[in-house]
Amino acid sequence: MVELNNISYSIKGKHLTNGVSANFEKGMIHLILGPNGAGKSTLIKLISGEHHPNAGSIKIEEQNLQDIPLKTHAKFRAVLSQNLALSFPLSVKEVVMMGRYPHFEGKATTLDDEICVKAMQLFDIHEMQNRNYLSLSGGEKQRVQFARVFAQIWQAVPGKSRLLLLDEPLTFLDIYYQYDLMKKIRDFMVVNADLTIIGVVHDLNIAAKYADTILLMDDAKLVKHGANQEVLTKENIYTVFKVEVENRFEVV
Ligand SMILES: Nc1ncnc2c1ncn2[C@@H]1O[C@H](COP(=O)(O)OP(=O)(O)OP(=O)(O)O)[C@@H](O)[C@H]1O
Repeated sequence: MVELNNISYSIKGKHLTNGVSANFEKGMIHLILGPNGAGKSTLIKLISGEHHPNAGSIKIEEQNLQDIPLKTHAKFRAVLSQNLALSFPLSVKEVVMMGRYPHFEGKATTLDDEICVKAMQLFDIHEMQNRNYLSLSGGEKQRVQFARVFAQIWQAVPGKSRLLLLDEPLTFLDIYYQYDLMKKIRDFMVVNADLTIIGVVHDLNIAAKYADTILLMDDAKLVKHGANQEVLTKENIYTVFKVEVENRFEVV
């Protein structure tokens, strides 16, 4: 689905991404782990097209990312970035509706409304749909942003597979919602098999439980990419995080 071929990205001579190659298969959750400053968010920004690699290529379903028109891309690719800030007072429903903008011209259709309602119900924010987004707590805002990106990729797009990019989506959530959200993502994928998810997380337990593959990054490079149990070994964790763990992380 997504193919990175030896991509590098640097600013003022500093490598933020250095020679990264990886394939992300469709229908799977791929989670990126690594210490602060390893280049995880940069990788997400390269895959989303926000940054352009200085070297190497990125292909989405065998098409060069740079050849995909932005408007087409937005119909099948949604991004939940770290920055959830909005400076004007929109209601929760209006924020979720932003996810539908690539799908309609001028006025939202009944279908767009229905999809927003379903997405708000999925993330337990339906009851607060008329609230001012700016008045919400950090965790509530994060659930609204989940509803927005899911509204964007709610339906299959003919001839395209859907892609969801999540950059530290769990930061503001309590432990209940962290697991709840990951379970909802998994359940959604069971009935939406064309979807691929690539996300950045910091919690090794969450990665062990929900990732199909894990990318371990350090110092702008990809250290390891593979099935979660292959990657989350004591040795790999020590190499990258300099932290001793007792055993490999088990899926429970
Ligand atoms: N615009 C920029 N100019 C210079 N350096 C940058 C710029 N953007 C990011 N960096 C640096 O690139 C490195 C990688 O940043 P990135 O945000 O990708 O890391 P990360 O792995 O997502 O880190 P974290 O876990 O802390 O969010 C960091 O050292 C960061 O300071």
